[in-house]
Amino acid sequence: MNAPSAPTFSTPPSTIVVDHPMIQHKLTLMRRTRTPANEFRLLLREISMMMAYEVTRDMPMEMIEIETPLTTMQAPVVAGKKLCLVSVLRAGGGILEGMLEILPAARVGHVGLYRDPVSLAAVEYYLKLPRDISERTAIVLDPMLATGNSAAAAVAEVKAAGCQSIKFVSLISAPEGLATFHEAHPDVPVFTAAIDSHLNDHGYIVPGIGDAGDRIFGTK
Ligand SMILES: O=P(O)(O)OC[C@H]1O[C@H](OP(=O)(O)OP(=O)(O)O)[C@H](O)[C@@H]1O
Ligand SMILES: O=c1cc[nH]c(=O)[nH]1
Ligand SMILES: [Mg+2]
Repeated sequence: MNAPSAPTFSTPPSTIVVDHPMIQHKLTLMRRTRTPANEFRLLLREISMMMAYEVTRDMPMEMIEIETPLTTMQAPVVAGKKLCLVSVLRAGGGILEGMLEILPAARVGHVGLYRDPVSLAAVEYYLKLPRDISERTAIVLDPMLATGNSAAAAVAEVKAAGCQSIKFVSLISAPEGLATFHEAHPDVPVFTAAIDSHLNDHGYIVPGIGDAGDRIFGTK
């Protein structure tokens, strides 16, 4: 008898799909064309708060002694490297808001990138990162990972600043973009709420959400 064939996984090993029911429900509401900008922003903020839990799940802990009203005890607190959230302008700002609710002490950096509409290459127009980013874990934020060019360029800037501990958070990713990103940065895990079907001829994620920046800021 033939040995049972090994299961095939379409999700690359360093991609973590955050499939919590509340995230998936809210993402469905975001995808709808009829969802207006104010609801879209609120949903993105709520999803980002939940993704903040997932992306920080492996933070190292240490025990400290504290006093409760009744006794002293050993209690856990977060230890280790501090965080830097890096927002990819413009649309990363939508995730940043929710992440800062959960991680208020994090430092914040910005990378300004736009996609050239013809070549789909990422073009940089702004960069401001905290000076001590090399001593921090960076969480790079952009709701859309389409061709992966913007994500790869943003992470390259964070690495160039000396940071060696990096994670990437997106809302929706395309399989093509994940492959490109993981090839460029095999050491950087991607946390995403969905891996969609494919990119269309204009580099948009299908079924996707449309243009995230335009939907967050109501610019179309
Ligand atoms: O994976 P890619 O093919 O690079 O596409 C993804 C990028 O496209 C969008 O930004 P856009 O360039 O539209 O800029 P915006 O956020 O200012 O709208 C999105 O927010 C990502 O940054
Ligand atoms: O589907 C896509 C692709 C790139 N940028 C977006 O905002 N949406
Ligand atoms: Mg955009």
